[in-house]
Amino acid sequence: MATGIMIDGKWQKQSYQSDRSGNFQRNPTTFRDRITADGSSGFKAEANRYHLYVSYACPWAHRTLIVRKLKGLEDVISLSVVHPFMGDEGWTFADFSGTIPDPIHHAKYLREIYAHADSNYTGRVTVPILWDKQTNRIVNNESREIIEMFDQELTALATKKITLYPEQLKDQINQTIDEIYNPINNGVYRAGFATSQEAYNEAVIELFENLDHWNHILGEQRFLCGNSFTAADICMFTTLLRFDLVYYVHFKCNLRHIWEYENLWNYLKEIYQHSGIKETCKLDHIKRHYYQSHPHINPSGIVPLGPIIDFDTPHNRNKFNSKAN
Ligand SMILES: N[C@@H](CCC(=O)N[C@@H](CS)C(=O)NCC(=O)O)C(=O)O
Repeated sequence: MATGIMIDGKWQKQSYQSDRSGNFQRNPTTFRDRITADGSSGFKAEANRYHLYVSYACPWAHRTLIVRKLKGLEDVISLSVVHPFMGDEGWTFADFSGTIPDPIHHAKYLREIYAHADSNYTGRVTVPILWDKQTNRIVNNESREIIEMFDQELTALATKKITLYPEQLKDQINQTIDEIYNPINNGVYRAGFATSQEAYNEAVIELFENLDHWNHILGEQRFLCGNSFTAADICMFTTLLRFDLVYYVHFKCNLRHIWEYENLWNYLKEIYQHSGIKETCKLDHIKRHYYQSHPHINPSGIVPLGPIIDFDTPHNRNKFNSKAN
């Protein structure tokens, strides 16, 4: 099985973990500091101080790319993009269309960033990473926290006035992000990386029960938290975008396509077509990453040519009101 993990600052080849019943185990992230507008956390919101490392393939990193774009933070937070293939060396900065090398450490492998932050680092080498160029540390590597701080703490530097956490919806947004995490965002991985029939069945059944539920909700309102587009929609979007392209086949999430769900499909297209979002969606990186980086699931590494899918066809969501944030 490909990929690896850092143990005491040293790279060791190791596969993803499952428990004795075959359930996929996702490790908690370890860098959990926070940029604040006033700098009270030691990480003040300042232009040109922070650098974001992402993969276009990764749904978690994709959240941070979308918020950076929608807030107009591209000139404030600099960016590096890894190669879509993740093999025995983990993520790398090898050349591929759309990749952006590391201007800070000139790293060949993403794991070098973790080693620079902590020479004894033990844990997975994941994207996204938010790096502080001033203190030479990782601020945070948890997408949910990065998007929240981009939205809430970098407002003074943002060139676009949108907010993804409107004050009156904050609790509902956080609750929704919690609610979709295990069955949907992580649910596709629980299905794909299950190593027993029982674990797979449980994940897939729960996943589709939850998709059915949100499809129903989206028959009554435009977005997950009502008629405002929020961070919760971004968290749902990055999973839905990858669903028919990858999860349906590669992770065996095949009870139904998203395009067979009237409301989820139109909702997905609306967000894809939202100004600025399409540019963050690199379908070639997504397909290449998943189909080639998990040889235990797809030993030939063949990337399917299909599906033939067009996220640009008109959606029907204008039947609902929407509220600008
Ligand atoms: N909790 C993290 C998860 C990040 C994550 O798992 N990223 C994956 C890519 S989709 C990764 O880099 N995996 C590499 C590995 O686990 O070795 C977040 O939301 O930021």
